[in-house]
Amino acid sequence: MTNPDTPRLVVDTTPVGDVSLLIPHTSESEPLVWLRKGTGIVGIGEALRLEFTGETRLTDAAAAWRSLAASARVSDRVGVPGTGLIAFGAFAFSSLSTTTSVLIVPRTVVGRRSGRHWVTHIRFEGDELDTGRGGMLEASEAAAAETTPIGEPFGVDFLEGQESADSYKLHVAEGVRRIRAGELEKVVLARDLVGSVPADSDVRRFVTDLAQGYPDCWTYAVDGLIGSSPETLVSVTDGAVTARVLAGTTARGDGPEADEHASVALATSQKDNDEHEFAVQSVVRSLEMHTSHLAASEVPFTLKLPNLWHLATDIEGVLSDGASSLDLIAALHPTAAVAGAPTPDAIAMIDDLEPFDRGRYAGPVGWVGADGDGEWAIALRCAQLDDGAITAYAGCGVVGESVPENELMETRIKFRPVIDALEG
Ligand SMILES: C=C(O[C@@H]1C=C(C(=O)O)C=C[C@H]1O)C(=O)O
Repeated sequence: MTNPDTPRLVVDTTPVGDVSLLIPHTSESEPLVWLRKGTGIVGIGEALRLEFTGETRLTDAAAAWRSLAASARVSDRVGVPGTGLIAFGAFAFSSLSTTTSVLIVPRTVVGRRSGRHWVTHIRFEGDELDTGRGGMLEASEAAAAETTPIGEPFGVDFLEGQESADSYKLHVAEGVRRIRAGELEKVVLARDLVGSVPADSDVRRFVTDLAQGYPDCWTYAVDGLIGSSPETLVSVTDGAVTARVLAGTTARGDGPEADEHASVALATSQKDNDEHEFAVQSVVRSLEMHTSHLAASEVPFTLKLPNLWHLATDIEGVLSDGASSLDLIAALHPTAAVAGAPTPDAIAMIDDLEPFDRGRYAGPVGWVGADGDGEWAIALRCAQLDDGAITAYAGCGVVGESVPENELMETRIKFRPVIDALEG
């Protein structure tokens, strides 16, 4: 049903010539980016921003989007995922967070996928779009041609944030104690690093370095939340639902033999397989009620990233109830990969032991289209930029056999994408 108060958006997607470099199209200070392996979308400007808070932030977003999309007038001459009306989104991890969750509808989207390139213009009904004498095609080609060169690299000196390394180890030890005492099975504990970004930095430089360093990850920038995540929370494309669960981590080995050894040790570690299984089960349970033919591989595989190995499981299913990707992230978040198990006990323990608000770290980040399809990652390996301040986050799954020093080391490896891009 369409709410009469919902503004009506008018959307036009036009095919354009090659736009192989996407990031130079977006804003230097407020980039909107969703990119993997050179495929993706960037946004320019803000036609509409919807904000949500509290317990119902995800379900409220799903309802608001359904209503907005139902009233939109969309002309889409390309018709691949990411064309037509879209919003970029980033959601707070906790219902208690003071950070707002957002859906941002850009004024212009430039995208490429499967050899198709396009520009989408989004405006309110009644607002004029300057299409020049050549009409929409000319306006779109002009938008596709409009780029600014990426600025120089900038450095950030990171310092310990609200959770120091020593305090992190104490909290991990406390988590282990409570798990061994039978209070819960797994908890994911994180720590933070803080710094400042020099004035007038071209934030796109950070995004570009992440995308180049981690081409197999989702590189994202939404409302100052910037990172490169290997973990697909959920993607929905024409009824096909996929997720990639990661939990269980080890550093890459020095040299091929040590690296192979690290991967085999991870694949056969009981501790890591236990930690992983909680995460897989939580995703399967959440997706079961929305899908048919849901299948997860029997045994996890090892996923190689430039900085580490993860235990990974891919899950696939067929959407059975018309849920949108926002409905699915509402059902999935938070998975045991970033909260723990059982979920309510893990969340209570995070609230108790972590001395900071996670903001949008470990929350869903991605995009949604008018039909509800979309791609969402878990916001990991990221930093939040806020008026020159920057906070980076990394965490680890803690189980009964976890060793605090090892978990601290693991957070250091997980900080690498952000630190390498911004230091030196
Ligand atoms: C919590 C993070 O990562 C999560 C925890 C993992 C683990 O404990 O092994 C692995 C991947 C992610 O699901 C993070 O990167 O901050």
